[in-house]
Amino acid sequence: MKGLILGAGKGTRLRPFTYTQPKPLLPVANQPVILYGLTQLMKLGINEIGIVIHPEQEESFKQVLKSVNDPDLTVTYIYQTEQKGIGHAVMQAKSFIGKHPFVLLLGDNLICEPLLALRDQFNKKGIHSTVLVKEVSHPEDYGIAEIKDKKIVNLEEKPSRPKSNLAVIGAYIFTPYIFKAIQSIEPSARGEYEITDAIQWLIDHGYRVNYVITGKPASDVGTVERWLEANKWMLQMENKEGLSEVKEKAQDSIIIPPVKIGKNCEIKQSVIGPYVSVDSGAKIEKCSIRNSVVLKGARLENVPFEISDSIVGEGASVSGSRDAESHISGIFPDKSSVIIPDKQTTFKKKEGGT
Ligand SMILES: Cc1cn([C@H]2C[C@H](O)[C@@H](COP(=O)(O)OP(=O)(O)OP(=O)(O)O)O2)c(=O)[nH]c1=O
Repeated sequence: MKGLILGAGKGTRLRPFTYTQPKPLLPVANQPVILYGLTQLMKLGINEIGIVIHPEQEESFKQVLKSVNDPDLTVTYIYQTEQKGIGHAVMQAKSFIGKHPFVLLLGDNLICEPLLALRDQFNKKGIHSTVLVKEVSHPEDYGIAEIKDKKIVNLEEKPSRPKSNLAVIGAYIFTPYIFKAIQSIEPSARGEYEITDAIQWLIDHGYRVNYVITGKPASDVGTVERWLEANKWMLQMENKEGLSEVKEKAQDSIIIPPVKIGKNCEIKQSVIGPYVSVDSGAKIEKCSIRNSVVLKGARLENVPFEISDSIVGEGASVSGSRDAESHISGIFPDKSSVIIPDKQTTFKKKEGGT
């Protein structure tokens, strides 16, 4: 069995961060998302892995994948120059896959369900594809599976009237019949070759598709809200780094776990947590921050408000004078420089105004 990870999307909903980094390389709990998927595949014993990327992103991917030291692993980069959908991205890997069955992962997805459950279902007699589904609260945002008599009978991408709340999420196993399916479908109304349409084609043409329902956390990091949410539950789940170890990395500070602090960080006189990941080389001094992602080399100094629900980009600098009791949440782009004004400036009322 081979592995295929898709990483060639545009990531428009995560701009400006995706201007500098492809979405699968953004960190959750200080680790690039793609490495969680890669680890999942390697745990299944898969060591031939293809990654579909835009050619301009190859160096960034290689840089991140350098950290994976497994002599048995071979990674092949496959180009998708136009982002015409997940089905189209899979199609680019046809010659890499050859005659093998393969596990497909969406590179921006974090899935906690071990893929072993998926493979066991796939190994049942006569199965051509296995999908992972999960109950979601906003089915209209997902590809939704309709299930009857333990069989998937219908799949619909972002339905306006969902037939269930079971969303197909970013892990699948296919036989190469999926290429025949993709070649047979038309682009959707949004102009993309949808993987759900290709799976529907399999079902309609007598191929057998089964499924695994996961109750474990799973999400993509496609929006700031989902990125923060994924960071929160990954920190909660990992929470390996003992509190004392984290505290050692911070001087005169209060740490409210779960918190993760990377290498060479400077943390002084601050309140950090809960649910904060601080990536390597960042500096935080005289700040209070919770439920946020702080990327590499970011600096937060003397910020007058509590910072929450924020992403602080790589090398961004946020500072201010320490004189307020409110809070701030937001997006601080990579390398941006933001000075937060003090209380008087922010809340000054216009004299004599209405
Ligand atoms: C649409 C598309 C997605 N993908 C990958 C990228 C992601 O890891 C995964 C899910 O993609 P999406 O989140 O559906 O698309 P996107 O990454 O372009 O983001 P946005 O909608 O915000 O512009 O599939 C491709 O490799 N090629 C494609 O053509």
